[in-house]
Amino acid sequence: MIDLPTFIAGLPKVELHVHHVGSASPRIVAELAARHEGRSPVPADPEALARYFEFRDFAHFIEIYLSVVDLVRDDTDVWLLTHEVARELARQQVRYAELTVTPFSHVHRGIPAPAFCEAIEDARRRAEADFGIVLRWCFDIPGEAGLPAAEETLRIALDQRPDGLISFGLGGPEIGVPRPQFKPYFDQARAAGLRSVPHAGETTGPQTVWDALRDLGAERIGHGISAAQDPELLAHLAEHRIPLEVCPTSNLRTRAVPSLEEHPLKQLVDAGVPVSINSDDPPMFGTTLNDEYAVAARLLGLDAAGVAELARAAVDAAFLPDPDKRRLTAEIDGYLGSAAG
Ligand SMILES: O=c1[nH]cnc2c1ncn2[C@@H]1O[C@H](CO)[C@@H](O)[C@H]1O
Repeated sequence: MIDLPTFIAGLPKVELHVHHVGSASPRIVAELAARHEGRSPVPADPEALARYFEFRDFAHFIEIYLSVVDLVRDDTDVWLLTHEVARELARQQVRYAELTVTPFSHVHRGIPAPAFCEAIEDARRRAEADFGIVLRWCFDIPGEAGLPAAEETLRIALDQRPDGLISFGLGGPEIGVPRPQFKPYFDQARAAGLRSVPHAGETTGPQTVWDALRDLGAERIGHGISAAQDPELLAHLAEHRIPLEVCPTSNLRTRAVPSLEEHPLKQLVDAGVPVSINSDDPPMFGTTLNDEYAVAARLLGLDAAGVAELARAAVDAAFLPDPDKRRLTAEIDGYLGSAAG
């Protein structure tokens, strides 16, 4: 039997919670920063960049995140970033990823919506041909920009309707950004066939998760870790099979949890809540999806078979047609069988 990190590295996986700009590799950040030298606080040097990505708290994280968003100036930047993100995911044996993209931020900074959507779509198709990875989009509202951003995100989603778009989300801060105000936008997105995947319960308590379920029709929850504080909510999530997209190192690095040992992942799993393991903004948090699987294995005390079960749970939680889910699950089972044999 191979060791666990090697097993994880070769395990076919799906990634359901990873942000587009937040996945920019140090090389891409450096390339963009160098192109816009002197006009950005983002350092091009990898060591300085690692220090730049040390976050005091969640608000500081969002501030830094937006400074990296500022580096994305045109559709060529968008294409490069997207293609590179897909390359890195495919390298980790990710077969399918739902990438959270924030069109409002880019359109607001001067990239026209059609050009933005063409760039991500072209990169998606090229990545599928080049690396064999399937990408889908979640368009999220950046919560800090409020209802005008909700309106614009919905308009872009419905007017452009890129082929890869499958879901509608809500990111950014939760404090001062109550979920219920976004109900009309989620209603319209859902009526148009998009799935509902808001962030909730990352930096605020369980009530935000209830709001996301009741008002936004959430079918999965981004993070949702504060559900661990509410037994009734845990029972509800378990009973209705509503998955939480858990990103342990992200929670540590934004200081949503004080230490990995205090992360509620095990409580969530023990309560029967479906969870997927995800990387969120991997280079910003100094992690990878493979590392997150290793962290989860440690927190849950899993062997290879247990880790394969996590990978299957993510497939289950994906917005994929059943035949695709069966195929991916069979691939995971086959890999486990051959690795164990
Ligand atoms: O962990 C996270 N929680 C919430 N939003 C995030 C996270 N990582 C990246 N974003 C991104 O922050 C931007 C500002 O709202 C959005 O683009 C959102 O996608």
